[in-house]
Amino acid sequence: MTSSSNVDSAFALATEQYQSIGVNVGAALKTLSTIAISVHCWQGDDVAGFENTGEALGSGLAVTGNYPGRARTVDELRSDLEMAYSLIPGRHRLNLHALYGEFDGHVERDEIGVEHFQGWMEWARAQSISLDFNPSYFSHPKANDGLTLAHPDAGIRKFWIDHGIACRQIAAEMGAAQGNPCVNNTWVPDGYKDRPADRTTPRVRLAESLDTIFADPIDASHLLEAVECKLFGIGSESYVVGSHEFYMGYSITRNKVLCLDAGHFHPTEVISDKISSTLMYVPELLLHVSRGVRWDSDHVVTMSDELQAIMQEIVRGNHLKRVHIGLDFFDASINRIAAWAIGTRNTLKALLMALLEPTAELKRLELEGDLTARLALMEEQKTMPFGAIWDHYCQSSGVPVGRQWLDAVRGYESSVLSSRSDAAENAIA
Ligand SMILES: C[C@H](O)[C@H](O)[C@@H](O)C(=O)CO
Ligand SMILES: [Mn+2]
Repeated sequence: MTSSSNVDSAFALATEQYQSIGVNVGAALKTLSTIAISVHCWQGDDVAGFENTGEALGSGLAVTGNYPGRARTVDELRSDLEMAYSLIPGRHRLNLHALYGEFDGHVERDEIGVEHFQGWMEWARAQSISLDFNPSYFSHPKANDGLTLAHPDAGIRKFWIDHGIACRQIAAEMGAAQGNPCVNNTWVPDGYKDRPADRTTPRVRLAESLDTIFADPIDASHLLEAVECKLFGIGSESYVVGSHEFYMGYSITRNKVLCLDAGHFHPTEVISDKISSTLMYVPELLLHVSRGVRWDSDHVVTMSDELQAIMQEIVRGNHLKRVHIGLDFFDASINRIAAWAIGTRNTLKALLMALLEPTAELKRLELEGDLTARLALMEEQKTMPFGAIWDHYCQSSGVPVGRQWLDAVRGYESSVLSSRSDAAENAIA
């Protein structure tokens, strides 16, 4: 185990080394401490939510694995989230989906209101965290044919439009209550498994439905509205109504936040390269930091080249104020709290690495045409003592240093998760 004084000594040496290449470690850490990652609630319970309708997860979303200890109630999910936040340095946000409301009996999606989220709002206030929100256009009988806001049936479309309007109001009230905008992200699964005869009309219907949802102006200090595109899904392999081009155009013409999910493009296509170009035309971006393995598989975020590239782009472009960083992965094959800790800590580590770059020098070398030095310094950067700065950040933030967080997860697993009935059943089986 790393002692606290070892962390301090390593930090002092590392700070000197960064100073020698012109990097101000104090300034990097100060910036990092202001970044709130929007941690997604749905990793904790395999995207089940609390409607208790028995409806299976659908619309192309799939969670695999049966690791014991899934959160089954609001209280369990909050307890697990508190545990996860205690392992992550900094103050972060919670991203809630509409199906995670506290419903006393059956409440239809088009009838949900802020009253169903009061408990979350009180909990968030007590935890000093802010909330983001998402309408849920899946896991519902009216979404089972793969169409919602683009549905040819006006009645079904109206149902989902009313859900969108209800969620917008809820998100705006969350934003007003917390004193900063709630980011409300719209993703709809709409598409076709096989080649459509008409690619145009569903897109016209989707745009009209979205325009109806967004018709009433709402104070941007309470609500930021994002729209999320996708290339394909399970069951919508041939056609997704809300494609990248669709939402790119929609967000530019309607002044909306564009959401880029790292798993929603061709396997070799990266969102890191989309940040600078999209920000030329849309006001802000929401990122769903995720990791697709061969498809949009929503694996836990690891310290991949692409994760580092995403954070480098945000920092090098000076885009921190215009990019909202959210997470979107769900893995039920490992401890779910560990999944949150690994993915969120990695996202922050990648951000810190980017903040510790000698960005101005790299840009100057590029401008001068010294591409040899640019590559040489970028590569040297990879072996700078970044870990010592990260450990210091964890220690000074009062969260476990290095691998120690895993002991805390194991302790919580034996004292809390193992007594959940599905865990106990698994243990007997
Ligand atoms: C549950 C999320 O809203 C969902 O993952 C969505 O953001 C998405 O990425 C769908 O593929
Ligand atoms: Mn997503």
